[in-house]
Amino acid sequence: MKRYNISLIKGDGIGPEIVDEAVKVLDTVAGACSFTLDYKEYLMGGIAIDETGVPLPTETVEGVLKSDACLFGAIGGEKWDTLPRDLRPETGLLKFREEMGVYANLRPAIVYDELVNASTLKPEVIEGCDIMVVRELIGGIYFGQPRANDGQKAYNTMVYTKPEIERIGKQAFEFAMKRDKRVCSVDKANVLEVSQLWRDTMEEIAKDYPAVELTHMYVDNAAMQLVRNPKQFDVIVTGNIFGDILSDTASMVVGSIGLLPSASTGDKTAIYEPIHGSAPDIAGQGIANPIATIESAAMMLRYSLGEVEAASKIETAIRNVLKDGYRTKDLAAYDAKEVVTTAEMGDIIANYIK
Ligand SMILES: NC(=O)C1=CN([C@@H]2O[C@H](COP(=O)(O)OP(=O)(O)OC[C@H]3O[C@@H](n4cnc5c(N)ncnc54)[C@H](O)[C@@H]3O)[C@@H](O)[C@H]2O)C=CC1
Ligand SMILES: CC(C)CC(=O)C(=O)O
Ligand SMILES: [Mg+2]
Repeated sequence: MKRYNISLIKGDGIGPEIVDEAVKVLDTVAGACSFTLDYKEYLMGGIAIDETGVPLPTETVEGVLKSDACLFGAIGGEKWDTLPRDLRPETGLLKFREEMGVYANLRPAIVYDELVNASTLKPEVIEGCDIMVVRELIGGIYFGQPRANDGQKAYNTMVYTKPEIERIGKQAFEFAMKRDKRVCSVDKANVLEVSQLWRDTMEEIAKDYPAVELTHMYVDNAAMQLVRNPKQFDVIVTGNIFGDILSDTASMVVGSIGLLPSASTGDKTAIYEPIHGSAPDIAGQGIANPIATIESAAMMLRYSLGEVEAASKIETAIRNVLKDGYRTKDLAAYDAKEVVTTAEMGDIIANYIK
């Protein structure tokens, strides 16, 4: 029987609640598809600060690098917000992504037929919507030097080198080749030099993909177009900060941020994580939607472990659970037959797999 080593980082806030449900579903599907998952837990974020004094312990990076894939919950919370920047949970996460070399963050935003009434947008505007946001994850303004805040003056720097743009651009075009063959590159080239280089580089890459249509859009317009007519997009490729913002925007096309998964990939171990944060406002109440994390686990099975049948089983179970009207609180207003807790949602999805 095949065995895989999975590193788990539960993190803070709702992190442990949603990762526990994903593990429940993973174990069920592993049983159904005859493979075994061996888990090892690692600390990161606020809990790591509390227990070890740093947001990213060395053992976490070393352990994850040795594993076949990493499932990640979320980090952060008010308790750690006043710490110096280097000690904050978010700094640990950025350092983790950098150490793992996960330059491509793939954030699918797919509207489920079963949830077509869940969006604040009209059903006809979103029906069949299927967008892949390809977000650059280890460059741009979140990482650029110099950066500082002396209490009187603060600055950050947005930097992209051509090779960084080329590697994320190629990923986007490769995805587009397997989809509707349309790439929309989002930037702010009317203002930023870094976006001018981004745009020129995307044009150069496009020459190697004549079957793919490349368009460009300024990020302010892209945010507006996402909620006006999301179906115009197939693959969106963009930098770190723009992708962060646009993917949260896209979640409202789908219905809830609790539904959107992601894969953070590079040349080493990939990280699978919901796009949302630690949601401290709802932590510990059993109302978080675990579907984004369970979908992330399905992406892990598909992309890192090659367990495609198991991934499909999870995806089908989620659709059927939603079709049958089970909803966590975030989606309670949309065709709910029964409003369930985080743990009940995990149980129900697992039962639909059995
Ligand atoms: N990857 C990560 O670990 C991330 C961490 N963060 C951190 O998370 C903390 C909270 O940040 P926020 O800006 O509030 O963003 P957030 O994504 O945690 O929450 C935004 C809103 O969405 C809701 N929400 C999020 N996930 C949900 C789920 N699964 N089910 C139902 N509702 C859900 C929350 O209740 C909240 O009202 C901060 O410390 C932030 O730095 C933020 C984004 C990503
Ligand atoms: C918390 C940040 C470091 C990242 C973020 O918001 C994200 O990756 O979605
Ligand atoms: Mg974000």
